[in-house]
Amino acid sequence: MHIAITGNIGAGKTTLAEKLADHYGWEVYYEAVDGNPYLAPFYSDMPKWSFHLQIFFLNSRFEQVLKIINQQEKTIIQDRTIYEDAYIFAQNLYENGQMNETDYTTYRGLFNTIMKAISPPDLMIYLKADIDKLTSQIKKRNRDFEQNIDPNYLISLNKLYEGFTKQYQHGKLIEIDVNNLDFVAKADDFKSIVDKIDRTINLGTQLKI
Ligand SMILES: Nc1ncnc2c1ncn2[C@@H]1O[C@H](COP(=O)(O)OP(=O)(O)OP(=O)(O)O)[C@@H](O)[C@H]1O
Repeated sequence: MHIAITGNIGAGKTTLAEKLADHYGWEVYYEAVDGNPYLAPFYSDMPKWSFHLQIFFLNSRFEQVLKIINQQEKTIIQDRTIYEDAYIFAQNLYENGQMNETDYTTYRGLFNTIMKAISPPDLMIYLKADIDKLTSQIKKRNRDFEQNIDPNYLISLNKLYEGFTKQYQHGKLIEIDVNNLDFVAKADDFKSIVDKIDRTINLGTQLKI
């Protein structure tokens, strides 16, 4: 089975993916951050590196989905989806003039071809968070290249996330408002998420206790 966590930068996807993997005995597929040669340069100069970074992420996410398709016996939880690369990040760069028309058209052509070869996740878990929450979590994890993220970048991404999740029709989607949740420190908050997932995919019998 393919589960995916979706949400803006700093929403808490990686942490939740790890907690859910531990709880259910799932395997996590992480985003390509360490060893990504374009991410730090991208944050310093988006117009220059946007196309390179999008191609890098698209390839890495495509590779993950192919692996997931070929390992049907396992349940894999993926930290961010290929849809977000195209419909949120690349689209935002194009709309804000940080990716030119030619590069965007090439990128979307490749994305559309990839779409023909893959299937959507069985369940998508959307972590919805306000800008204050995102900013405080980005500060807390203290990655050098993320410290100067413009709040307007997060605002534009959040708007696209709202539109994308409202229109999403490829499969099941759970929305979790994480603004007032602390699923790390509060067991009840984590349990409320697990209960939602169990109800949605009816996994009760597969729980690792
Ligand atoms: N397609 C993309 N275009 C631009 N930046 C991207 C893209 N995909 C991922 N990123 C960036 O790569 C980094 C990934 O970091 P990480 O895997 O920790 O996830 P995150 O988005 O910060 O989420 P979380 O805190 O919810 O785990 C972030 O700075 C993220 O915005």
